Amino acid sequence: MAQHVIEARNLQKGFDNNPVLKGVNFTLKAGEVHALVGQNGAGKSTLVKLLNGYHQRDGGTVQLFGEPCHFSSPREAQAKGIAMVYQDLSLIPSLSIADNIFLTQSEHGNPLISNRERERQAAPFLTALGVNIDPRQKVESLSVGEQQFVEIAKALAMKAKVLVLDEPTASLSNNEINELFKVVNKLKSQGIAIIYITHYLSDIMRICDAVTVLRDGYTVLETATADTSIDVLVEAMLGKKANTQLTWARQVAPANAAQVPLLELRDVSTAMLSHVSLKVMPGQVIGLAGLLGSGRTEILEAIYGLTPLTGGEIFVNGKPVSIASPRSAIEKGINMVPEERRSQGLVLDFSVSDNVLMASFERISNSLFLNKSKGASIVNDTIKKLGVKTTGMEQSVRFLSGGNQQKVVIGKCLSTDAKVLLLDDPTFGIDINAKYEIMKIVNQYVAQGNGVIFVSSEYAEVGSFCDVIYVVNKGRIVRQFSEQPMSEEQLLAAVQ
Ligand SMILES: Nc1ncnc2c1ncn2[C@@H]1O[C@H](COP(=O)(O)OP(=O)(O)OP(=O)(O)O)[C@@H](O)[C@H]1O
Repeated sequence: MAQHVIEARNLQKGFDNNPVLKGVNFTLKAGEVHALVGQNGAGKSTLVKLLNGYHQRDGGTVQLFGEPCHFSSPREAQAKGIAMVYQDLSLIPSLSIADNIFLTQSEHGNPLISNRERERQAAPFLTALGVNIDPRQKVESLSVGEQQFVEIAKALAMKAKVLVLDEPTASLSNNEINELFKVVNKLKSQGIAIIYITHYLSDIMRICDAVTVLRDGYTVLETATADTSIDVLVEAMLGKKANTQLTWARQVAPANAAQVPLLELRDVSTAMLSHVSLKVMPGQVIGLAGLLGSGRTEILEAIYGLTPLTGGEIFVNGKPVSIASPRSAIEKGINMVPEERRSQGLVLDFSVSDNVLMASFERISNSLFLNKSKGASIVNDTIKKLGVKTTGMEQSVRFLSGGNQQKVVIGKCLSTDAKVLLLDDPTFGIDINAKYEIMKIVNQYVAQGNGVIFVSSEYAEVGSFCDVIYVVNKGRIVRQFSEQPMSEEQLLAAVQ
């Protein structure tokens, strides 16, 4: 039998007496791309953090190339060839690619080498990935996708035999995703094994050889991708048959010209935007479609008072308004779920409860006193409706899994009295079940006469879910569609 790269048996790990992994098995073979899936909070990150020495296991065994192993730090694991490519990239933007590739190695006492020599030595690692970037370039001039390639090259320079890619396609354009998949195939052909964490099940069918599904602390399915299907994976993740639709056709809300728009932009310009006009009518979900960097997020930021207008006007309920800050936007009934949820949407050291209630303080405060039971019922409702996996409403959000943090940000916005919600990629990093719940809640929200502007990098979502879609390109609105639904292919063609 071929020797396995990693063979983990009956792994256990808990935090503060709260078991997360109760009996997890995981086998990784050489040259294999192995997907790790499970609902938000299932323990995917915890498992890889046990394998790379970031956390210490409470029980179970791990063998690396047939040898029992126990790493007490990521550095130790790295020395044995296990490298993580994190979602939050760990490169130093002001340094060159070559400097970044060898950064951790010089810390290990390698003889100092000249810049030119370092650039010469870096080049083959980039070439091995088949990417055409100059090692002299500064990392800050690279796209997110290119930065990820530098992270991978850095791991190769450290002689990685196992790479962990955590949500690698998040924030990548379609072209970059294709490039990434080519790189993954190259790595595979060089015998490198890859652990691939993602919520995009169709990516798994496309790029992974095997899948392990975690649920309730256990491995519930280990299979070759060729022997399974998306439906089977979803059922294993949820423990039940579920609605696995990837589109959300809704009842179209016909625009009623007699109604006053909840929000209107007329000829709005900023440093990044040029003459943007759009309307949000009561009951409507407005979609913004465009390639990465097209200006979709900038439109939301201009509305939310994060960037000053250099021209044009914003109207709320038909009246011109000036929105100079998020606070002023919230006062006018506009709230936003930002794309960068950890840094912009949450106070990490505050509890789930404080984070959810932060934006609705006035609604639940009764003169000088906070109405505690009203607050608790809003928080409980949010936890239940969105399925936030937490030990309780007092748990600090820092210790929630990435997807559950996102749910708290969404819960916080939905619990306010906002009439218009700006949702910037709200379903990114969210498991398929929670996605469905979020779409349902947004539906209910607009059915009450509210409005939503929705940005998503998944064209199938925008195409099927929105009443009106504006296509954004280079900071301008270039097209508008009101026929519903639009297919992913139609929308993709429109944004090019
Ligand atoms: N340092 C910690 N302290 C306390 N609890 C933690 C800690 N790290 C993780 N947890 C808990 O362990 C559980 C699993 O989290 P983990 O991040 O491994 O999930 P995940 O499957 O990666 O989720 P996601 O898909 O949302 O990224 C969560 O309930 C989380 O709150």
